[in-house]
Amino acid sequence: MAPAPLSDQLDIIIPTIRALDFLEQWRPFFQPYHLIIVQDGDPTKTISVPEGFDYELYNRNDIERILGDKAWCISFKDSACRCFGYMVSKKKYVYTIDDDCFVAKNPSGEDINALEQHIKNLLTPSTPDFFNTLYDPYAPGADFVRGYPFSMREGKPTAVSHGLWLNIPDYDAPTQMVKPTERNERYVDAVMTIPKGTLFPMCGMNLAFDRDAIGPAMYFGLMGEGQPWGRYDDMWAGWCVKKITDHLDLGVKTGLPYIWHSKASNPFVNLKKEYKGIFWQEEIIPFFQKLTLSPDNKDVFSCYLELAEKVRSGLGHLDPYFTKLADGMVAWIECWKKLNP
Ligand SMILES: O=c1ccn([C@@H]2O[C@H](COP(=O)(O)OP(=O)(O)O[C@H]3O[C@@H](CO)[C@H](O)[C@H]3O)[C@@H](O)[C@H]2O)c(=O)[nH]1
Ligand SMILES: [Mn+2]
Repeated sequence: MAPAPLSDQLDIIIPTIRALDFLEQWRPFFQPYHLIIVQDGDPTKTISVPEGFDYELYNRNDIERILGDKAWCISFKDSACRCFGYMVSKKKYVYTIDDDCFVAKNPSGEDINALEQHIKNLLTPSTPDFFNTLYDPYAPGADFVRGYPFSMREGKPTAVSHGLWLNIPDYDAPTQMVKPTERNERYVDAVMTIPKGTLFPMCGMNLAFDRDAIGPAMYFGLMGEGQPWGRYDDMWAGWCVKKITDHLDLGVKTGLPYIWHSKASNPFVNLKKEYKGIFWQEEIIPFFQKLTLSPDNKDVFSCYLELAEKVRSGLGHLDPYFTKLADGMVAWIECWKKLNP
């Protein structure tokens, strides 16, 4: 059997406080890949990994041991802990998925190999500078439409592939509360590049990225225990990532592949985690929109450190938390460099 694409260049990273039985359904697609499991919560709990998978498992004790006095920059009791896996991976690509996400079926009833679609998304260019109205021009059966400048058809390298979810949509708590039974049944057969200059709400549930190109910007922030907000881990990373991919002339795609999101988390618990973010983001988004990165910064590390200082000076007035978050961003880069000399 031919090896799965990129099986030696991609790690699958799973944050978990539950069980990993969901891997059984993914076995045909995931077995050739190395898994990095980030066990959150009580490190004395044993998480069993189904037979036949090649994996590393890290719990909180491991994070403390490996990062020492900087371990505080990795969240505890929040799915944001997954970013520790990005740091310890040694591969060029990363795919991260939640443990309540299963294999979805396309309209023809076939199982969707989400990983394969993400890899296609990452290995084909993006079109951030000029929108192609027929969606992904590199997809089979599609192309650039009339009027698309030929000088721009080479596109730009893709740094992020943002997949979507059937069944339980990734709604915030207020939306979930007013629409508790809403399910996403719409399969939209499209992959689009998010235009340059536009931010987006990045969900960490079904996400792949070029770790060399943008990994150091994929810090999921300070969330969970002891922190004033949660469920903004992936959002924070997405805002930082999009500013940097725009600056470095890289692309971000969203759309296919779909996974089947099986479990709706508790909207009341979620509201307690999210509520500060719901009003903070009305100030944070304009902050990111207005922000420009220095042309002197031409790599992800220098861009991210510039962002950290701009967060410190531009958001510190909102809440002292943002000063701590800026420190966390710096500590994250120091840890990344230490683990990836
Ligand atoms: O304290 C925790 C809670 C959860 N996890 C693991 O993280 C993922 C997501 O958890 P869950 O499916 O319960 O939460 P959702 O609301 O569906 O997740 C979405 O909201 C974002 C929260 O930031 C998340 O990125 C989205 O996927 C599961 O694998 C849990 O096991 C954890 O590690 N620690
Ligand atoms: Mn979930």
